[in-house]
Amino acid sequence: MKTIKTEVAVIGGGTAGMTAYRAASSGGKKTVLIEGNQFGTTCARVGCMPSKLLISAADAAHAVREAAPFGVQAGELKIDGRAVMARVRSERDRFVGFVTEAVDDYPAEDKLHGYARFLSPTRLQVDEHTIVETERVVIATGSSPIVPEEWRAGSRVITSDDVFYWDDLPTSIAIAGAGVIGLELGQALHRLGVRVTIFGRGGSVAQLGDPEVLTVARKVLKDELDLRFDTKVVKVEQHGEQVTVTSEHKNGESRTEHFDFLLSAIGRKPNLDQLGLEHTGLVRDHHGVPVFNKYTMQCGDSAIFIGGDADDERPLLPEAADQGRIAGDNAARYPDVRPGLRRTPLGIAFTDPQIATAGASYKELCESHPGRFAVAQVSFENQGRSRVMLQNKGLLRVYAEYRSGRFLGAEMIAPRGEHIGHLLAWAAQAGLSVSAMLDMPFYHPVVEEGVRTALRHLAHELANEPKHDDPCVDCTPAP
Ligand SMILES: Cc1cc2nc3c(=O)[nH]c(=O)nc-3n(C[C@H](O)[C@H](O)[C@H](O)COP(=O)(O)OP(=O)(O)OC[C@H]3O[C@@H](n4cnc5c(N)ncnc54)[C@H](O)[C@@H]3O)c2cc1C
Ligand SMILES: NC(=O)c1ccc[n+]([C@@H]2O[C@H](COP(=O)([O-])OP(=O)(O)OC[C@H]3O[C@@H](n4cnc5c(N)ncnc54)[C@H](O)[C@@H]3O)[C@@H](O)[C@H]2O)c1
Repeated sequence: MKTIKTEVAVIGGGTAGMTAYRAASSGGKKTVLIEGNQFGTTCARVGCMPSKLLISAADAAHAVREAAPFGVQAGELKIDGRAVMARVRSERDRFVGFVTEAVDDYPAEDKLHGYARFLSPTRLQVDEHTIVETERVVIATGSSPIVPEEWRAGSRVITSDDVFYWDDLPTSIAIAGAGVIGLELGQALHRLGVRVTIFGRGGSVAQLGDPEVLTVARKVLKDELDLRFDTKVVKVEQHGEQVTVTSEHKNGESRTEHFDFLLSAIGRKPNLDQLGLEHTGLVRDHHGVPVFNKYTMQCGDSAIFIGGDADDERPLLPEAADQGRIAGDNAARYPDVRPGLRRTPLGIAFTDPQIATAGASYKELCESHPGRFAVAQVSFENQGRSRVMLQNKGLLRVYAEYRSGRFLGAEMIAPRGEHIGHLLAWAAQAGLSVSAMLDMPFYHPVVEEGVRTALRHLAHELANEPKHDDPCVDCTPAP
């Protein structure tokens, strides 16, 4: 076994690990980046990019199918599954290539291949070949899809990782989980002609928490998809080239159906199990994640930092990049750690209509501002531009604080939700009041006019604050 010495060791060479490596190196510290698998990142290889490539193919098919009401006859729709997957894989490989080129530029002595685990807070073992003695560590090990043990019935039970290595589209697929992955992939595959059934254990839809938006989202998605809420997958068996899925609705009704695949999309868990965290002395939460400061990414007051999906705070690409940068920067500065820039939360599910959340969520506000925030909404059913495009489905709900009039957040299922989400997240981060937002320009005819309608209603609601006897601890202090 070889022993090497370094000042900072970064475990995991994905997005968070790469930004941590660059920040720690720029901070003047000798840094080693340890990767157990391939470089290229989850986002580029089996995450954000290939999923959006598949969705873009589905959008093209959908546009052809939906052309007739505009007076456009597109002829018989043919989907060449092999061509769809060939483009997904080749464009994906291009994105992965950009990442690996960046890693190729890192000095060879800064990279170590193998799985790292802690022997002590400052000693790591990498596979069976190297001991790394280090002053500081960044944990950036990412996350993995969850597949319950009882579903592991053979090669026909898959995760999102497998989808992006297909050569052709299957005929049918069952998807467990109506989260972001289940809905993005489920709708895309449905639009590409695959028979898709999505099982939602309860009634949740992607990252939504606002009950009104949830109701509309459930209806809009159910109108298009075979999406079964309150239905659990209770038995999974592989028979030859097919998987047999038995599901049970909460009313007790049970069904057994056959599919080419069952995709487990019931969430992801941080890759921490095999890391030897028990040798670090770190305090961990009930999910086993080290307790960390979300502004410094420091675990307790130790020289160990964490970032990206590994910390399970906001498992999204822009957050992994930010958290990795802060973790690497502070690993270099340790013990003089400083808070880094954490941005206003923004989440976008690339369904159609898109599902977006910006700023504080409805559930968070019910906790932090009970009775202290006003709510208003707009439906996109009769919104001018949305109707012009025949995309007039969805609901936007906006939240603002009584007294200060500060805009707090929004949840939506909406046409062009990715853009509305950005606009509203920027307003929340800038601390704009609703009246300041209404002073901004709105063009015509645009979906943002729907946002203006919601904000006008919100301004009206703000003027009708209910009476309170007790002070609001988390509200903006009066000027
Ligand atoms: C299907 C899908 C679609 C997605 N779409 C989006 C999207 O549209 N927008 C968005 O913002 N986010 C999206 N995400 C989420 C996003 O991809 C992740 O949040 C992000 O990639 C996490 O980056 P990371 O650096 O934490 O992890 P990763 O990129 O997974 O890096 C972790 C690395 O650590 C390595 N590793 C693990 N354990 C060890 C060890 N012990 N020793 C050494 N190396 C180790 C792994 O091999 C891996 O390379 C999507 C995710 C999925 C799965
Ligand atoms: N557009 C994006 O930004 C994007 C896209 C894909 C993935 N991601 C990231 O990847 C993460 C993981 O995605 P995901 O969709 O796997 O997880 P998720 O947490 O978004 O959704 C999982 C869903 O599965 C349900 N579930 C849990 N156990 C179940 C069971 N036994 N049977 C049926 N349903 C069950 C949960 O209630 C939840 O609704 C997301 O949280 C997100 O951070 C982001």
